[in-house]
Amino acid sequence: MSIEIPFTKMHGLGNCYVYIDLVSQLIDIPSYSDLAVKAADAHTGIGSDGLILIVPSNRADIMMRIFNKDGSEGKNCGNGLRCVAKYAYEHGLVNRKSFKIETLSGVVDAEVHLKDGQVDLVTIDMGKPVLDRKRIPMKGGDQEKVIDEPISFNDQTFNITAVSMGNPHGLFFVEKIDEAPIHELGPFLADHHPAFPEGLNVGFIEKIANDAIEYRVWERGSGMTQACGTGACAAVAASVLTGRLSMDETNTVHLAGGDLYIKWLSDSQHVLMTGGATTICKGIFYL
Ligand SMILES: N[C@H](CCC[C@H](N)C(=O)O)C(=O)O
Repeated sequence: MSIEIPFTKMHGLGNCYVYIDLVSQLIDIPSYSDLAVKAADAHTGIGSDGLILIVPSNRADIMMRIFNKDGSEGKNCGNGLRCVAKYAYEHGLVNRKSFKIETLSGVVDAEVHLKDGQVDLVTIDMGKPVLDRKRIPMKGGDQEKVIDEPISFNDQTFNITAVSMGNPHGLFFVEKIDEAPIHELGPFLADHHPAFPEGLNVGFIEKIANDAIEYRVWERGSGMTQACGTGACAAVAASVLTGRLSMDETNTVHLAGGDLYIKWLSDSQHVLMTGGATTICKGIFYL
């Protein structure tokens, strides 16, 4: 007997997930990890970068749990948070335009911006970037922070800057984003590299203006995606740390799927992310 699971498919700049509302409905799902793998399959499932659950929270208005395409659970998801905020407001899970969402890496503040009564853009206060090597986590090396640190791959040396937004990101600066070695370094570092015991989201950055970068990503657990919200925040932090962008500026991050607007505040050290969230479809998944 299959289990009927109502779902909503949503995307943030093309980074799409299957969303299941477990606040409004109780569904006994044997394994969230298995469901993520099944639902993400483009041929036998719905097709997505993974699964996001909206669940009750006793620390915030609601909680977001995110599972990658391979079934691994992530600790944060920027594009997911914007879509969860849109869903929660439009489905009456919250009754205010500003509210709090719990994630496995902490509680964030969300604010929805309306256009014609619908949620158009969403701003998330993503909190403080973590730069301490041990909390990325990254093994090896003796400097507290990982900034432009050489890492070897196939007799070549690349300089990595590591930032956690509650989930681990390794950033590489390139001259031309279209020539970034994403299909080489991505799989090499993302899921099983000994220096990164919790894996790594691998991002590439090309500076295009004093307030704008191009950014592409190979995600831990999902591979190439159209966009990565936590990655875009990490990319701005890495760009500020290496003198390419400035704090307190609204920086535009151009991703394959669209643009995010990201500001790293010097007073609170928090990173604010603003961008779109889109509902694609609703349906019933038979597990
Ligand atoms: N693959 C990530 C989770 C999804 C992050 C991304 N889709 C975003 O929008 O931040 C991880 O395992 O840390």
